[in-house]
Amino acid sequence: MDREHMAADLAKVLLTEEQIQTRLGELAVDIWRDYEGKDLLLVGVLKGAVVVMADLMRALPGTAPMDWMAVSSYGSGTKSSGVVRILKDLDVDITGKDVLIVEDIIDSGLTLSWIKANLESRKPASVEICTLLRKPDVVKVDIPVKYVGFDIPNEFVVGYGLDYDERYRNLRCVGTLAPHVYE
Ligand SMILES: O=P(O)(O)OC[C@H]1O[C@H](OP(=O)(O)OP(=O)(O)O)[C@H](O)[C@@H]1O
Ligand SMILES: Nc1nc2[nH]cnc2c(=O)[nH]1
Repeated sequence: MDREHMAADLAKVLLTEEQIQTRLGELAVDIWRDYEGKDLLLVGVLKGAVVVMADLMRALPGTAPMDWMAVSSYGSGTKSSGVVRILKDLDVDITGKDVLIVEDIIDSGLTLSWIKANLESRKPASVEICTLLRKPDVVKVDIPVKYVGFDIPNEFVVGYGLDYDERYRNLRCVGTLAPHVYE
């Protein structure tokens, strides 16, 4: 699918590339200040967080290591299954480290509350969460999120790492899909 068709599949742009980059710059400064003197490790959750990780880490005023986890929490559609399985674990031992989980979106919160508990069991110094997007349903699970880019309405969104059936991840904005895409 070419770019023209991809753009035509969007019903609405919720966040522009510029809005996202500006907000990530602010978060990066906050994170750098809060983790001064700490042993910060950025942990990305594949695959959606690839784009936010790439931009967030480059916006940091300094350098920090990163690692990745892959879990399965969704099928190819738009609904959470609630079942989380580790597909790829971290490469490094996080004992004593200050872990910052980097995510693209928190929707039901099921994925992240599971990952956070799993990482906490490995005796890190701390585990916090940074997400670009947060949806309102997350209030149903008690999961404190230290860094939030944007609170968005309860709609299925794509772009900036987020997919529908593995497509649209490379859109630079975040938007909703037009009804014809689902037909
Ligand atoms: O808060 P929740 O309702 O649990 O949803 C959030 C999760 O869903 C998305 O991942 P997805 O399973 O779509 O995988 P992907 O990152 O590979 O696209 C997103 O990246 C989060 O990990
Ligand atoms: N692509 C995409 N994945 C999600 N996972 C949880 N919520 C969403 C969403 O709105 N869009």
